[in-house]
Amino acid sequence: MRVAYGGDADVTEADLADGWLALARSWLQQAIDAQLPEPNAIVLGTVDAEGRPATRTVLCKEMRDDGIVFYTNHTSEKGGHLAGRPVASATFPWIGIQRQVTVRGSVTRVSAEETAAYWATRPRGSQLGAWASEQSRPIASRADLERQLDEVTRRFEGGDVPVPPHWGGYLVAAETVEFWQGRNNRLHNRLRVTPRDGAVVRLQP
Ligand SMILES: Cc1cc2nc3c(=O)[nH]c(=O)nc-3n(C[C@H](O)[C@H](O)[C@H](O)COP(=O)(O)O)c2cc1C
Ligand SMILES: Cc1ncc(COP(=O)(O)O)c(CN)c1O
Repeated sequence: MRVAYGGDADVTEADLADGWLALARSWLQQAIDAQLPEPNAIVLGTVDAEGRPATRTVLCKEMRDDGIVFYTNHTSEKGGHLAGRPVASATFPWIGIQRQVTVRGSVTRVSAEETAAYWATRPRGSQLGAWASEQSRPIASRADLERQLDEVTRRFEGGDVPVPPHWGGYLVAAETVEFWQGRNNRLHNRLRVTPRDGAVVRLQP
C-alpha cells in the first residue's frame, strides 16, 4: 500500500488568520462532507500513574475556543488516568481527506450543567447503557451485561433517566493544536498553533 498525498491546496499560515478553531471546524466540515465514518471521532491518549500511555477512540461533542469536549465514564480506565494525570492528546484521524488535527493540553471536567444539557440530547437507550455498564471493569458474560441493562431499564421505567454520578464531560484544553495535511513525497504540511499567544510554527514533516 502506497498512497500519494496532495491534490488540494496547501494549508498555509494564512488559513490560521482567524485562529485554530475556525480552521479545525472547517476541516471537520470537510470530513463530514467527504462522508468519512464518525468524523468527530478522536483517538484520545492518556497516561497512567507510571507514565505508560493508553489510547482509545471517543467522540468529540464540542469544539470551542478553549478546547474540545468528550463524554465518558469517570470511573473507567481513562477516567482513572485523568484523575491522576489530567493531561491528554486527542487526534482527529481524517485519513480519508489526508488530514489530521491533534489537540494537546490539560484536562478538566465540564460543569454538571453542561453534562446535564448534553445528557438530555442522548437517546434513552444510550442513557440506560451508561447506567448499565461499569465501563472498563471485567464482566463474566454478555448475558450478565444484558441483565444489568434489564435491571436499570426497570429501575427507570416511567420516568426520565438521570445523569449517572459516574458520567460526564471532559475538556481537553487547546494548549497546542497541530494541523497536518498530507503532501507528495511525504513532504507534508504541519502547522502547530499555540492559542495562548497565537504563535504558529511550521514543523518539518
Ligand atoms: C467510534 C468510537 C466512538 C467511541 N466513543 C466513545 C465515547 O464518546 N465515550 C466513551 O466513553 N467511549 C467511547 N468509545 C469506546 C472507547 O473507545 C473505549 O472502549 C471506552 O471508553 C473504554 O475506554 P477505557 O477503558 O480506556 O476508559 C468509542 C469507541 C469507538 C470505536
Ligand atoms: C461507551 C460509549 N460511551 C459514549 C459514547 C458517545 O455516545 P453518544 O453519542 O450517545 O453520546 C459512545 C459512542 N460510541 C460509546 O461507545
